[in-house]
Amino acid sequence: MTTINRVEIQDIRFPTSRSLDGSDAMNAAPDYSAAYVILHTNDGSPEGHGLTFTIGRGNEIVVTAIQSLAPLIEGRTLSSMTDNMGHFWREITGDSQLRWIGPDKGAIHLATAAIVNAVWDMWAKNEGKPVWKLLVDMTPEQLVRCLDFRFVTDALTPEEAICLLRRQSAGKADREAEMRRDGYPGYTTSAGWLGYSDEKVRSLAREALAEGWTHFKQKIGGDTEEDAHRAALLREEIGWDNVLMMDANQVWEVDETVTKMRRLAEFDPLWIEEPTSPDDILGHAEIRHRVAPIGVATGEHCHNKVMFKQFFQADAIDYCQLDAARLGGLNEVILVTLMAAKFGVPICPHGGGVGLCEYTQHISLFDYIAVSGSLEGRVLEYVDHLHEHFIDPVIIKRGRYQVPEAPGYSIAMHAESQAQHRFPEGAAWQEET
Ligand SMILES: C[C@H](O)[C@@H](O)[C@@H](O)[C@H](O)C(=O)O
Ligand SMILES: [Mg+2]
Repeated sequence: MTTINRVEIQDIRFPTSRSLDGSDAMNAAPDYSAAYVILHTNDGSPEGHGLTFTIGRGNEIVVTAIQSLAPLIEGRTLSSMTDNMGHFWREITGDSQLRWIGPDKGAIHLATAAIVNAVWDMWAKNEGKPVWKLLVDMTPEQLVRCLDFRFVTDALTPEEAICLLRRQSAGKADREAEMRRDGYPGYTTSAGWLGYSDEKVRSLAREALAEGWTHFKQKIGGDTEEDAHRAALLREEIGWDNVLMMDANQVWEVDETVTKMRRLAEFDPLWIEEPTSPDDILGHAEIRHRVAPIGVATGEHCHNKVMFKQFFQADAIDYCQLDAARLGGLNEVILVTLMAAKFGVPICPHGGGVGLCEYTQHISLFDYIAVSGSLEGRVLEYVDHLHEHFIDPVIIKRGRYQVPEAPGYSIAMHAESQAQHRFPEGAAWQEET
């Protein structure tokens, strides 16, 4: 029986702050980082890999949190977790002492995501399928068994989830074939980081346009006239038929958002992302009401299913940007995806980090094929950084994600990349001193 006999944990960091890749109004100089987990097995069957994303300092705290969770899975058989994944998720988030330092938020929940996603990776590899395919091949009952509905049954019951999934059963094969043929539509954030010069933004936008991208996101939230200048420049490059999104990364007050978005409305943004505190559900609802028809998007800092439930119940968002590793791994992501479908909110998962695009392609494919059956309002974020470190990196053609076919969750990094970026001893960090 396949058993996890060792949990290996690494602190991996990439010095992206040197080029200001990933920079925004709140996070001025991130070093894209991963608390990285490898679940080793006793019998030569595939390892499970998982990571959670941070932006540098503090990654060591998440590593320590994973160390604290590791005894909950060390020595366990794979089937003891996958036979009832919903129960397993309750166990890993429900340790009676560890729970106090969450629950379901902060470093302990980020750590949960790394472990839970590693279990999914291992399960999918053992089944010989990519994670999205493992999910779409499940019956509605099997899928619902992977979920823990605690605290959300006022918004979605297991029975309703089964009905939602059954509704899409008939068209699954066609949508799967369509995705294999056409890929899943994406948008790029790579031209719009706040720390880039005008020239760099222009040339990256031009390149992205030539590659076939039609949706572009820019960072805003500094000086508003600067934001307007950058937006004008991007509109000059991409024209008015392509789509522009704006991301303020939490820097504004509620009223301030309204004033600033009225100023920036002339650039016709599809959405304003993270305008204010990620925890301010009613604030987002207020903003949404006052900045329409500009949409409101958030989710990369929304840490659990209860918060998403309330965002949906309060009609506070137009786009759900769930994060594959901010939520407690795939089980919670699936539950949020189902709630989003019930409330009619499209999911546009968050990709701005290391490995996040590798994860989210599986989620959006699953959403389209098995849950929502719709591409309306849905675009999957892409950032053009660090993919070369992954064994099965995302493949993009003409602005569309190509369907991943390799077994697993696409998140395993090359051993060489791990070694070079291990913090602080890896070669990538030696130039610092
Ligand atoms: C610090 C990060 O790069 C963020 O700026 C990034 O995740 C961003 O919010 C995004 O939407 O991709
Ligand atoms: Mg963002």
